[in-house]
Amino acid sequence: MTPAEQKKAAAAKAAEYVEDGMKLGIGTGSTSEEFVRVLAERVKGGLRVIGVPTSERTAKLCTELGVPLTNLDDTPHLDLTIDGADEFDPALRLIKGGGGALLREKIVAAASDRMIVITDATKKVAMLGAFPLPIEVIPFGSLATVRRVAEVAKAYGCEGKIARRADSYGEPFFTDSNNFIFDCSFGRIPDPDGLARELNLIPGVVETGLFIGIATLALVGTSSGVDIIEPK
Ligand SMILES: O=C(CO)[C@H](O)[C@H](O)COP(=O)(O)O
Repeated sequence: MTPAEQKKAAAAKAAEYVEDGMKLGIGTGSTSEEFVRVLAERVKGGLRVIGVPTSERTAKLCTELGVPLTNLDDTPHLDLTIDGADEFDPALRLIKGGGGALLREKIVAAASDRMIVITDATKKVAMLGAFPLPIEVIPFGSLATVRRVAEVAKAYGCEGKIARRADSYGEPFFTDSNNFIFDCSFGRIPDPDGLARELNLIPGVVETGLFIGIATLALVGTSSGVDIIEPK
């Protein structure tokens, strides 16, 4: 299977974990979009679920396809979140935010009893960091914030280019919460737990794309099927 087919297979498998009456967190990205398509088919067939989308983009797709939506103010406790990832390691620590939705994704996953990650096989790594770590930062004083990010990262063995994300016109990318994203090309992150903890203490850092202790299962499309991976 190609990576695109692997994403589809993982998304289809994830739909098997959805039960009637569930309150769902619904992720962002191409794999999550595949999940929304499968979910919408099941909703057409009579499945009753309600979803909290993790981005405006996901909300739009759900609405177009007829997946009923709510929000965390009305529905603060969710049964299950299904979302993609940019990388995961054997402990199911994740890098997320390649699609720019890491803040809402983390809030929604944290409000859920379980989070199932759906990916293709290319996302599996022994050590996080080959994918640039996205960090969501308040625009005010962002360069000062990022200077501090670089100092903290260095103390955790992480060095590399830190670049503000741009949109397709070369203009600054703004998240759904009107913040910047800085992508940190560290190459390797030897201590994701420590790095995440310390980065979150920096004033101006809203969230990082490190998801630690949040994912409970990964469904990973491979060349021959879907692997079901529990955290080690
Ligand atoms: O974190 C994310 C968006 O913020 C996505 O889950 C991540 O980028 C994976 O995307 P895709 O499913 O397109 O590979």
